[in-house]
Amino acid sequence: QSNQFCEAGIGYGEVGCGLSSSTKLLIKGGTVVNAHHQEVADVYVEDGIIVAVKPDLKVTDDVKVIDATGKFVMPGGIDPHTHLAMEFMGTETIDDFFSGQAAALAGGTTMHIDFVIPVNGSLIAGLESYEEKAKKSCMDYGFHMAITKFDDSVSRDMEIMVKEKGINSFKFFLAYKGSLMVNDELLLEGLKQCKSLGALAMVHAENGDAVFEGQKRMIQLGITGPEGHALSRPPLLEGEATARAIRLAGFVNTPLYVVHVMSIDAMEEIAKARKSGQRVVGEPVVSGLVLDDSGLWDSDFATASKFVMSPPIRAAGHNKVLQGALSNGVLQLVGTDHCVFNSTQKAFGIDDFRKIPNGVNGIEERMHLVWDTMVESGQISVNDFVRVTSTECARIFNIYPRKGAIITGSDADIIILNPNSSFEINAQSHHSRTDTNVYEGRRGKL
Ligand SMILES: NC(=O)NCCC(=O)O
Ligand SMILES: [Zn+2]
Repeated sequence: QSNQFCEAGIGYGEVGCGLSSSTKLLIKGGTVVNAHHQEVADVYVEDGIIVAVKPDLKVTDDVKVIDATGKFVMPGGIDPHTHLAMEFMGTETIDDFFSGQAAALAGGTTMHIDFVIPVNGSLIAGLESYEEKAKKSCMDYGFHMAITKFDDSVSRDMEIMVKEKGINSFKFFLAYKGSLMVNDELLLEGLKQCKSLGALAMVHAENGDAVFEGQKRMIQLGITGPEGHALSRPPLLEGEATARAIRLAGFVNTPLYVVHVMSIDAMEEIAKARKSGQRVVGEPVVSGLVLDDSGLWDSDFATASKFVMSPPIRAAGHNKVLQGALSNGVLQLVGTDHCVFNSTQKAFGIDDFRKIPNGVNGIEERMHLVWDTMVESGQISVNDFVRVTSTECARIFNIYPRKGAIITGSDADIIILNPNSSFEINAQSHHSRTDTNVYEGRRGKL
């Protein structure tokens, strides 16, 4: 039974929102791809669940058939790193759980994992707030939890998150001094608690004290524009924090996930640790893989400020090396850090780069850009594409998307099926509310 909120995608997961209606679907004759294998086969889907994958399946007349001959049939993308409806730097991201997810679906991503930010340090209050925000959802999502302070109550809340709320990953910000940052003592406590709960510790790896110093230096030199953002937090500070977090995780003997690896410096620390046998996961994001810092140096503030994110988009060369690290397995999966502010919000920092809200878009473009940059260039196979955009994320975070969301695509065509809701969308739709798109004109061929 349809209702207007279901049509708009709002109320996803609630009774009566498309989940109960019975649908039978056959995706016929495509090349079905997973992370290990590909073969020409039919995919039979009932009520959004994949029931059979076999060549030449025979079905009854009530089954809707989609001809996928000459196309790939792949799992929907999973974005491991997003910030929808996030309150940050005195404002809130303009993509919420509806507009951000609609944009994701348009680009072939059918699940994402967002970061709950605690309210006054309380994980429970933070989760309640994000559960409220997520009521607008139109696709699968999950949560990581940020840890912004540490005491007995946070420690207890972490246990509740793991044992009762299904949250098994906790992020520690080593940057953003004075707001989200934790010091080494708190990081160590958090790592110990992650170990005892069997949860995965994640880090935003930049040395926040040194960044603070770098920012002061820039302002003293009279550098107030967006280029000051990159100059104040060089790769060196990302490398240092990555190395420190890796060593502390090694000291506690717990696995570590490094989010948005943006520099050669950070990547090399991860490579070294992995070579020595330490369990470290490295996540590049599309901005770091395909962009360079030239936009930050544009003389037009509105253009340059679009590219402000942390860690910064690095000078040309880092991107190519990160692509290589993704293709040889030193880095394992691709996120976006989708964290969108519009031009009015970016203008808060017109006189001082420290006030430009940090973040760029990507949730809609990720699949296309990874395809174009990595598959079309021959750096990774189609199976690797599935692994780095979808299944590796599911494996690391123990995710079971509720329903079998699928995309089918070829060079010229993409069909996105979101059997979870009655909300219909296709690759021509653009729903991100951004007017600060850093990938303008780079829609890709997938
Ligand atoms: N990355 C960024 O610039 N904004 C989002 C917050 C974070 O992940 O650091
Ligand atoms: Zn982030």
